[in-house]
Amino acid sequence: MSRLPRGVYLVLDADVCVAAGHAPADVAVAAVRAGIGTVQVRAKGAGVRDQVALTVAVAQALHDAPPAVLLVDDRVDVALAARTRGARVDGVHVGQDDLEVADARALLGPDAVVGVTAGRPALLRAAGGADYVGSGPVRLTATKPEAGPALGAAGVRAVVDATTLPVVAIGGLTADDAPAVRAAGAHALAVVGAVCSAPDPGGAAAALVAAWARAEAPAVTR
Ligand SMILES: Cc1ncc(COP(=O)(O)OP(=O)(O)O)c(N)n1
Ligand SMILES: Cc1nc(C(=O)O)sc1CCOP(=O)(O)O
Ligand SMILES: [Mg+2]
Repeated sequence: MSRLPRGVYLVLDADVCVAAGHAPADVAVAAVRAGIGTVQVRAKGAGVRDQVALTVAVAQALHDAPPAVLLVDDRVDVALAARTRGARVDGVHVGQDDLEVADARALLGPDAVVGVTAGRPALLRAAGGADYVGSGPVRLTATKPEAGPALGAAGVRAVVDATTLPVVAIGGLTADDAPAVRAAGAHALAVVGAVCSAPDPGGAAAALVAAWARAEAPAVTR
């Protein structure tokens, strides 16, 4: 049983939220109330102290919301510092230039959720011990212009076929992609812009959750 919820996964990018006029903690709460099961705090433009404060604020805001897995992008130290301040932080998502999965788990404990980016099968060696794999970009995306090449649904399938770990598809995805991403075998569909940039993040999250559920139904009844 995976420690990562199936379905829609929000990468809560603080810069994207603020650019759209939203407070990140409000977006997190709206998304989780709409049925999103995982929230990853991503704040590339913030210093480390602000990242800790943001993570604590998101964890506190989610306290009375339905249960959701809360992760931090890149920074094990931020996750640990937020925990030290009493925040419930479940784990981290590490990239190829961050701490290795085993080191992250050693620091966060055996129950931590640790995800890793492995956009092509050759990178999966670094994923040993992780709870899930982030696919690399399904499409090129303005949210992370440096991410590429685009994998398409076939590339997601190649990652799925090359690992026993759950695969989280990411990069340029919207509710319209739920059927293809599900058909490729992804465990979850991750978004930044589709929720953080939406005029109504809660409504956008609900539409993604509904699209995932509709896409999943045929696989269940087959
Ligand atoms: C679910 C998920 N998949 C991939 C990534 C990308 O992580 P990373 O390679 O660390 O790149 P940055 O997000 O740090 O730019 C992710 N964050 N989440
Ligand atoms: C954070 C991130 N990681 C990616 C990867 O391919 O590793 S793509 C990406 C950004 C996804 O944002 P949007 O949903 O707005 O396209
Ligand atoms: Mg990262």
